[in-house]
Amino acid sequence: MGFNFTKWHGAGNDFVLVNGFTETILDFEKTAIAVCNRNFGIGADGLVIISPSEIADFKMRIFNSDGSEAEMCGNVTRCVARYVYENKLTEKTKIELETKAGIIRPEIIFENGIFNQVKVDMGEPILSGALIPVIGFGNNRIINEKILVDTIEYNMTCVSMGNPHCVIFVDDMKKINLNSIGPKLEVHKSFPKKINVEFAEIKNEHHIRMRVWERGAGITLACGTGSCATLVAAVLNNKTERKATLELDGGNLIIEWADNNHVYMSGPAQEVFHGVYL
Ligand SMILES: N[C@@H](CCC[C@H](N)C(=O)O)C(=O)O
Repeated sequence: MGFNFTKWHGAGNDFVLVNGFTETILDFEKTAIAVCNRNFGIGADGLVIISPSEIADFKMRIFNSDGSEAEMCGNVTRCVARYVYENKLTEKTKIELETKAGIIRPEIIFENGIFNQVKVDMGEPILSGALIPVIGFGNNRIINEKILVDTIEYNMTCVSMGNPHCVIFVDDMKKINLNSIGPKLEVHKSFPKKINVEFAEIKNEHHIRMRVWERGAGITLACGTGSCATLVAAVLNNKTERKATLELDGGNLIIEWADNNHVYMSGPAQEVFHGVYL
């Protein structure tokens, strides 16, 4: 059975959004694999279904391009906020979204009455090894700890933003073969739920260059939760201030780890086209 969709991206991280108030999808996993395919489908990093919630304004579920369901997706929260507002599903500009990682709060920011960006309260980072989860660290934080892949040793800092991230700081991003190391780290035995992998190069205390290998999606042009995890990791390693620009392959995000322990992410959200998936 077909359904209406809209295609969105946030800094090049692209999604098929489906309005679950009006459209029906029976098998999310299979549908995600089919629609995300860039040759035989619509082409996207993930499929997102927006539906009613009993505890927030809307509920959103996110499926990676391999069909796996993620707890959270930062770039999608910005797209969903703009989508529900512009399609008049709400009049609110401060929206509560129910996700598998809890309630996330995006706010649409206008400049002279015109959409400018979305700022999202991404909640508090989770730093306990057992909760991220990473095997072998109990409830301790995982800051600059060694991990071995093939015969190469990396130093990782792990953070959950509702979904798990492993951040590795490098001196020169150009020397990192993400296609080769990303998939090995994603399924490393230390990570029982697999992991999203970020390589980060510090440009200065307010600027981080980051590239990502996403769990269930591979290389994407941007990752919102990954950017938040990277900023938190940079602060924990005394590498940056608590607010910085994250320079990604698809654009920039501004991330702040505020004094209230919440992480805030600001960035773009853009509709590209809409149509009917047959
Ligand atoms: N691109 C996203 C994260 C999507 C989910 C991730 N691949 C996972 O499985 O955790 C973002 O912007 O945060």
